[in-house]
Amino acid sequence: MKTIRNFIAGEFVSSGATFEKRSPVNNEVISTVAEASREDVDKAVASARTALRGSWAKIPLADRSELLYAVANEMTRRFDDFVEAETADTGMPASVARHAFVPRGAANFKIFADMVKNVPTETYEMATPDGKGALNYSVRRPVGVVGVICPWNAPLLLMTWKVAPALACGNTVVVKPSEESPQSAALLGEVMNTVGIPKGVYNVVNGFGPGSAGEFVTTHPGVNAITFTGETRTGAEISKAAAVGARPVSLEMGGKNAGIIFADCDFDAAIEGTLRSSFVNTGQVCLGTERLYVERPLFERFVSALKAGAENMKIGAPFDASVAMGPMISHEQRNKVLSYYKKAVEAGATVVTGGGVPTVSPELASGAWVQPTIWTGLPENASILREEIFGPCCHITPFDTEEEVLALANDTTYGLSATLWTSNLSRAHRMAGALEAGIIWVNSWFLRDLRTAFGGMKQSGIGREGGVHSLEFYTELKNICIKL
Ligand SMILES: NC(=O)C1=CN([C@@H]2O[C@H](COP(=O)(O)OP(=O)(O)OC[C@H]3O[C@@H](n4cnc5c(N)ncnc54)[C@H](O)[C@@H]3O)[C@@H](O)[C@H]2O)C=CC1
Ligand SMILES: O=C(O)/C=C/C=C(\O)C(=O)O
Repeated sequence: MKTIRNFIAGEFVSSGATFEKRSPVNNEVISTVAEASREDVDKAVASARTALRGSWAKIPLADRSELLYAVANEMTRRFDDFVEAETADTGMPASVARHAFVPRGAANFKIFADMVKNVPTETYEMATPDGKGALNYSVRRPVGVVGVICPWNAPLLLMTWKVAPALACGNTVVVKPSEESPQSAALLGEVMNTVGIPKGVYNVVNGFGPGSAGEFVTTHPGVNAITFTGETRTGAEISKAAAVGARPVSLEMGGKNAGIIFADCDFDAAIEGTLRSSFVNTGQVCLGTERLYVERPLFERFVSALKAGAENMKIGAPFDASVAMGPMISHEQRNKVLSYYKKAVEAGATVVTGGGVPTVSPELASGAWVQPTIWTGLPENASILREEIFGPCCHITPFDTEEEVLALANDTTYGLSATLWTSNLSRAHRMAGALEAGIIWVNSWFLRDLRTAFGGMKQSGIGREGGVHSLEFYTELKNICIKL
């Protein structure tokens, strides 16, 4: 069993209270985690403030960028440790951690280490009445101490997506990992010390939301900006906290994303992509497609191929290389998902496959397992089609026209992503332009260029991160006007 401590001013520390982290695979306690008190958060913020004005500020941009490359390289050297941490905490198949989420952790540091050196700012020469003129130019400055509040579904990827640009821009951070996934953030503390990131630049405080470390960080007056990924309801609470002191906030929140499959698509690619978009990481992906719309001539064939694909996915423990789907993160999440499985039946859904708990080997029986599930036949106002379930499930609705499916896809309070499968380029352009979502994929899913804007419309988010958009959030742009 591991002991996970807070990481403050370059030291692993704990001050009393602890909580248990249980394995999603078998419900055994896998670590005891130090819960940060308000005083611990005070210390973390103070250490971040000291580094912001001191050691970190003194390092020139090019050297800062080199240091972040060193972080990425050390993460790669400790690749297996990160895979172990991610799979132990979340139950995700090791293959998913290995091929997608852990490499993205290192990639996040490299992209922003490069980007921060290559972004120009603006200059304007202006006329003045005396004819001598003036010169305006702008510079970027760090926003300050950034509070980073993270979810559990892709802990390393989503944390480094914020920490890396924050540090690249010269900020310091106080990270609050999810209570469900504390390991990777602690491991990153070891990496920071190994490569010589100054003490206090990266701090980690563990705990929960309200009345615990999450609230202590987001309400702390010494935190200058807050970046959050998680549920829409939590984001709304964090917005309120950020309003005190008029602090900038970036919110990446839930989704109820549509996958739209036209009859002219590459069928095999659409099935393969949809199996991933609906079921990878046991459906615990904010970009996942829980609402599928299939053009009527293809409907029966698509439903039956997706069913076959879902039934073919091996469910089991993360380190078995043949496993395609692990457990849910916790029994709490499983119960939430199973309650939707029940609601679907009560609302009159046809259960195409799944709908319950799979049979697993006796040593896994206490884990948080659910079956991948496909429904058809529900009306668009059913809760299954309106609320984010965040599980391995999708509902498939047939459609007849482009206008009809566009209206259906946009009829949601969310707007994170949408996925289109079609070989008609004009239609792809038309639909992509009209869909109300921050990220549109055509004939692909989760294909990520880290220079692009990432974020959601409507209740899926406020602001964009990624590429220069992250630099906008993590810096203050200052104009300097010089009268010549
Ligand atoms: N748009 C995006 O990029 C992504 C969004 N998500 C969303 O995240 C959710 C799943 O993650 P969860 O961890 O369950 O989200 P959550 O909102 O329950 O928790 C996220 C983090 O916020 C903290 N927290 C909770 N209440 C708080 C409060 N009042 N003040 C400060 N901190 C608080 C939690 O301890 C945790 O660290 C899903 O809704 C999913 O769609 C997940 C990944 C990506
Ligand atoms: O690629 C990103 O920046 C975000 C990815 C989000 C997930 O991996 C997730 O929600 O699981």
